[in-house]
Amino acid sequence: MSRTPACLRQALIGIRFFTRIYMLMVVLIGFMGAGKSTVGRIVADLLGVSFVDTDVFIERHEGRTIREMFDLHGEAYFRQIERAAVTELLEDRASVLALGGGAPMDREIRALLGGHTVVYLHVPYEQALVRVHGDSYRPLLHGSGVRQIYDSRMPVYESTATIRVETDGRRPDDVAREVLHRLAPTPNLRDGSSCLVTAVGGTYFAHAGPGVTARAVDLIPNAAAAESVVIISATQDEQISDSIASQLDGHSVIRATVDDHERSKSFSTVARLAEQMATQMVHRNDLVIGVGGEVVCEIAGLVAALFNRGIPLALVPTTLVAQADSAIGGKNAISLPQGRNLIGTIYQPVAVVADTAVAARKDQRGYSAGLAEIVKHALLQGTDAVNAVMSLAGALRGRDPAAVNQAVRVSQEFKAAVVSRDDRETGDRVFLNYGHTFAHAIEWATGVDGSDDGAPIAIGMMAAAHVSHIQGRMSAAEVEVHRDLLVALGLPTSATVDVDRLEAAWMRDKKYDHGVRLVLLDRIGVPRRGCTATREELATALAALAPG
Ligand SMILES: Nc1ncnc2c1ncn2[C@@H]1O[C@H](COP(=O)(O)OP(=O)(O)O)[C@@H](O)[C@H]1O
Ligand SMILES: O=C(O)C1=C[C@@H](OP(=O)(O)O)[C@@H](O)[C@H](O)C1
Ligand SMILES: [Mg+2]
Repeated sequence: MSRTPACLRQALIGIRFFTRIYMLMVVLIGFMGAGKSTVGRIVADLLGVSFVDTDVFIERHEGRTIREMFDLHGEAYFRQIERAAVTELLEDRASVLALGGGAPMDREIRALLGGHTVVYLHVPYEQALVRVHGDSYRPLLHGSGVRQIYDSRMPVYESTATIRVETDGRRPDDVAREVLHRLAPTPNLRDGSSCLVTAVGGTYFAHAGPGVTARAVDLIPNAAAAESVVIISATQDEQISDSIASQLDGHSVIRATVDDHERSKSFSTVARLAEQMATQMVHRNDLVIGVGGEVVCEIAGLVAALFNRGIPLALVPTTLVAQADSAIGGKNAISLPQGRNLIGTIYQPVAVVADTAVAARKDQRGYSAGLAEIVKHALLQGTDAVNAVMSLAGALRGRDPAAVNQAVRVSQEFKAAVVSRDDRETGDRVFLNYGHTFAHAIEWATGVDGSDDGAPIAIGMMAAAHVSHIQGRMSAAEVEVHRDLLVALGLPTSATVDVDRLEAAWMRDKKYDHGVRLVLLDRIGVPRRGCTATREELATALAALAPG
């Protein structure tokens, strides 16, 4: 293929993606109290674009409140001003625009909305009244006939909107996320799938499927806009990087390799990569693509987060653990002699492209660690998810590509949902530490490197299961469910761990806070965070964990 058509094709794909996801104008309509102003702000935050509320714009412009305008000059006067304001704002192409509830009733405004994405937030009448009850700023609420106004507007909202979202009984952030889901065009991947991650730090797709490497660059929205593309590749995955580099016709491609091993997580690796990028004059609009397992994806993430105070990052995870888990959610870190992962950020990528056929290869690393995380996600989700993994267990042990693809997709969906709710780990994301607090201590005590080997997490989850049972949270049968699933996947379920060693390791943990806090299960699918355990409970659990 000649240079120009390839560039053009990329540019077109990039522009289409940009206009449809990032640069499009999203207009919110609906009755008073539907949440246009509240949800609109969240949608804009999630997309990282600007937000304008026409009512606020009008009040600032006029130097008085809407209530005053109604009182002094009447509704007709306000509508005239509103029409002019909406016209101006639609021309400005502010990214997310919340209209006042009455604006779509104006024929001229409706005509201007044609061609835009118009989201109708539906709220039942009674619910709207509850939400805006007693509000003195909404003059129409204080006259009679609010119900008639509501009834007459419903069909207009319906026919003007391109998307309708129900808000009854839902939190504004949940409504905002649905809006994003409905806006995003999901690419058509043969045998693959894409899930949307809507973290506060960025909205992006995680794509998974066999052979998606061949389309990697098409699936990275920022690729077209980048002049230089830095590919930071695991030494072991250079073939994949070659394939990606070959798709970057017309870009200046800078290649660097990193060993996909814990010891690479150092300041010196970051410095080497950053200096190479600085020498090659990489700019803010360029792109870093990380290709590799967990370690390389984290290093690429940290370098992208720090270089020029942050440049776009795409991840092409190549191992099962990175695909099913770590590449989604933006965590990155390097380690210090004093402890692992002590220096890092949460920096979301613009895309994750997981070629599941690569992770399934017989010689590919990070496989058992990936199985352990897949088990963890299932245990956190519930019995149906556990049964689904169980039914794939034989095929997964044999690295059957279809089973790997299926498991990665399900795991990504779950991880994406958790991260979308809580990307800063102040809430539900903490649950993803299930088994990990034990695992880190076990790794420290035994010297096993869990980034490649699922054993520490598997044993860690068994330890957490025993503690959960000892504390009366979980039944003995549920501990056996843990064991059966891990055994079916060829993962270990017992180990000899000394309680003193365990506690010594925890003292060094960055999450240590006057005693260790554990994630335990009240039931499979019902995690609990911030749990404590007495030394006696731990000793009993470790005795149950011992072999034989
Ligand atoms: N989904 C929701 N559930 C409950 N209360 C909501 C919801 N969305 C918005 N609210 C609340 O309702 C009130 C009106 O919201 P607002 O965003 O101003 O609506 P609008 O701009 O559509 O009139 C606010 O107090 C807001 O916090
Ligand atoms: O429904 C309406 O006619 C109005 C709704 C208000 O905005 P919200 O829908 O944001 O409350 C505001 O524009 C004005 O009070 C008139
Ligand atoms: Mg409003």
